Amino acid sequence: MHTSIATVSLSGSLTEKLTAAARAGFDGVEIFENDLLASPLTPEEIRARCADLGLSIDLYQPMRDIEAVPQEVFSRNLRRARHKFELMERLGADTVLVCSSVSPLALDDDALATEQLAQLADLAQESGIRVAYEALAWGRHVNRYDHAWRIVEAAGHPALGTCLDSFHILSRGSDLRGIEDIPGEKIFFLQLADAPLPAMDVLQWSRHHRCFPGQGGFDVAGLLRHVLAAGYRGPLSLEVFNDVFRQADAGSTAVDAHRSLLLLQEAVGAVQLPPPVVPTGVAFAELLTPDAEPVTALLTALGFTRAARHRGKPVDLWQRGEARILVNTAATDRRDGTRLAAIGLASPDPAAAARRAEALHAPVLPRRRAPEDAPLDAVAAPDGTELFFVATADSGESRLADWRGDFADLPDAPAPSAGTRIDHLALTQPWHHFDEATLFHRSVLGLDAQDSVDLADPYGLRRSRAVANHDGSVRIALTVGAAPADETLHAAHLALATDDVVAAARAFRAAGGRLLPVPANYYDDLAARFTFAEGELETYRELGILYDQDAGGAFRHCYTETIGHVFFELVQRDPGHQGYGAANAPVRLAAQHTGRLPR
Ligand SMILES: O=C(O)c1ccc(O)c(O)c1
Ligand SMILES: [Mg+2]
Repeated sequence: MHTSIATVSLSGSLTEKLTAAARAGFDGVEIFENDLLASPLTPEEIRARCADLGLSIDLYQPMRDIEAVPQEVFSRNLRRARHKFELMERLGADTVLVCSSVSPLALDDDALATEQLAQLADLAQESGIRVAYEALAWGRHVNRYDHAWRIVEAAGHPALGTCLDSFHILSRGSDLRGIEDIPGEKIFFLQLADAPLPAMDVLQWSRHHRCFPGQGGFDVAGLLRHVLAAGYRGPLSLEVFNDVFRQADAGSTAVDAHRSLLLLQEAVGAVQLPPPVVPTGVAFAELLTPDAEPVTALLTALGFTRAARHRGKPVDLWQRGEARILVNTAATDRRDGTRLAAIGLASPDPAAAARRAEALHAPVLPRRRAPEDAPLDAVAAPDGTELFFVATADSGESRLADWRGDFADLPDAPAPSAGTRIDHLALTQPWHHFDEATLFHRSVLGLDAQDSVDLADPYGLRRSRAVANHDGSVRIALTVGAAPADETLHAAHLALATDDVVAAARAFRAAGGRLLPVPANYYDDLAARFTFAEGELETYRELGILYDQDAGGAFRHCYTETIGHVFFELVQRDPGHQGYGAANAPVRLAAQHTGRLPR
């Protein structure tokens, strides 16, 4: 289908917006009036620019407060409209959006609205222009799509149709079945946006919190099915007012936007993408470091042993049970510090997983990083983390050129001590990538998302959302926060599963590891909230173990010190517990700050 995006959805100058939209693969744009007013380009130049970029101008928007007003006001409105229609002829745009009036002068009089919109349509028709009338959710008298349609229908004018906007319709909780009563050719335009569900004043909600379909809580695909069933064959256009996207890089927002439209079309059966291949485990996590010593000391204290060495690169494989960590010492700039650079996801069909990722605009990384390496399918996540899709035992013979073959076992390696695997990975996203990151992990990797939670950090609020596969063998917590200079805020962490966190914490300490100290006040509060066995709480207090529980059981966890941008967590998760210790995050974050700041 023809895809389009409103310039209001992207940041930057009009030129930047158009370029980003075209590069991301959109076919057309809606030009938002303010973007044109603020542009140094003439309408003719904008038209030429769009043509050069292969973009059609699908809509000029918005015209406001036109209809159901006293006659003298309407005369002035028609004068204004005449100017706009001339402008649209210069632009080469043939559809104009008229929002339902919010003016205090507007009268609650459908007959008057009908008559004035018909007059406007007469004038538009002289310039070959069509008028698409849209009910704003906060319109003074017309604020539901079926009401706007009744007015359009009554006018019976060939140049007057309606514009449906998923935000206005879904935010009002309208009955969607009525959409199919509108003849498809009278739906002149369709604007798509999603939004998070906790409702607020609808105007603030619309102007600041819209997001791309799939990123919020609306059933935009359900709405689209009704619109298509009505016979609509026009563009699918994203109109997203969002404070974050207005500041973010237009190029990546446009790619994210286009991905969301691909997914929406997939959901309604309008395009076929390679299906998701859900990962079945975390094969490895790769740390990139300019200084291996503190990293290997930490891994050793955590019970890992160096099991193998890469045949051609400075990369060691450290292993404990099922947890495998690659330590790559190729980083040269010490100021960059240690960071989590890559994740190996066990995949039943790595090539198919990479094909889906590529179809959804994930940058595909070279299959061989060096001539002697086994070919691996890999893509970059929005935050730059490299995701490797690696074969598992069930991937079939042809795929057994496994990453593990690039590593030579160390002859004197002690047998890896049993008993751990990666419980979850926690990745910190750049502030403007949060919605994009969750949609990416859900749609590209086929993971399910939990609700997002807010975490209070002493220096700002963070938002976190976990994605996981069905059996919880892949769990990734995505977090974003305000970003003061403290690098703890950008740290990723690796949580290791244990069935006895007390024993694991003691062993770590006995091996010289340092656990994050937790304030006494926290344990006084735990005592008030939960009942513990004799001595249990004292043990937690001594070791810095945090505790949470939900209907599925308990979650006990503690943290190591941070090295560069990475730290570890030891986790004892009851089988039914689905959380990640969010309730304890404020205490943990404060303790991490305390550890770095002068007291
Ligand atoms: O918030 C607004 O003013 C506004 C303008 C144009 C639209 O299409 C819309 O949905 C909202
Ligand atoms: Mg709209």
